[in-house]
Amino acid sequence: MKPSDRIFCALDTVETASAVALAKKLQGTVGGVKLGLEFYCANGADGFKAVAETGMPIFLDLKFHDIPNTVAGAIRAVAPLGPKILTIHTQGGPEMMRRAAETAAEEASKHGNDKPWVAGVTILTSMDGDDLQAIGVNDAVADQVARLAGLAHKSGLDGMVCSPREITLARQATAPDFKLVVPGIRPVGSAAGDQKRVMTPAEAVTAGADVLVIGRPITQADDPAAAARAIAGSINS
Ligand SMILES: O=C(O)c1cc(=O)[nH]c(=O)n1[C@@H]1O[C@H](COP(=O)(O)O)[C@@H](O)[C@H]1O
Repeated sequence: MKPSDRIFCALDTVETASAVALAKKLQGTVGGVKLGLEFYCANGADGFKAVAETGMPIFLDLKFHDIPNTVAGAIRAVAPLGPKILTIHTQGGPEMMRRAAETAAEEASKHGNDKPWVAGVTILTSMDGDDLQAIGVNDAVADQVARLAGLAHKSGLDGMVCSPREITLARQATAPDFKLVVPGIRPVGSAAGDQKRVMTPAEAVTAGADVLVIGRPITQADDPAAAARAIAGSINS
């Protein structure tokens, strides 16, 4: 796999036109784009379709977290769009994850699409040990991520979302072909912003990340395509 194919650029905007323009600019420099809550709440399925028309593979990051029946319904609703990756929260528990995985597989075959990877979000990269304590989780971040990783794998998910700091333990808790989707990526010298558990692109790939989710270091650059190319180059070297 080429280093650039591992990069999914997070298009965190409410404007369809700027998402489409950026997706076009990034053609050939990244493996795909990510549309998340901000974009989907503003533009819905029509916004997704407009970006999909650029030909870019799309990671639809809506982080579903609800009872199993509701999550299955949400997956049925977005499946016809044909996303490459979908996210749910692992903290919804094993039954919710099982239903999500089964529903994604059933719906993909019904619509003639490739089955999306259903990836479980573990502990958000914006959280640290103090944040976990604040919500009543006394385990260390690493222990909690390892627990949720094992559960996600046993529940039939295709992969998980974790910070680069937990790639090694996530791999140990799952399997060699379990997809590790990794945000919290910061090229040398770029601002961490609200991300607390970060690594550089090269460090994350060396540790075993399958997909790097990178937003602001690309989207806020004067030349986003050049920034994406530089990131891919840093992975290569
Ligand atoms: O699921 C995600 O993609 C995600 C999970 C997580 O724990 N942390 C995280 O930052 N993300 C997403 O990854 C992207 C990171 O963007 P930047 O911080 O701008 O690189 C954002 O779109 C987040 O929604």
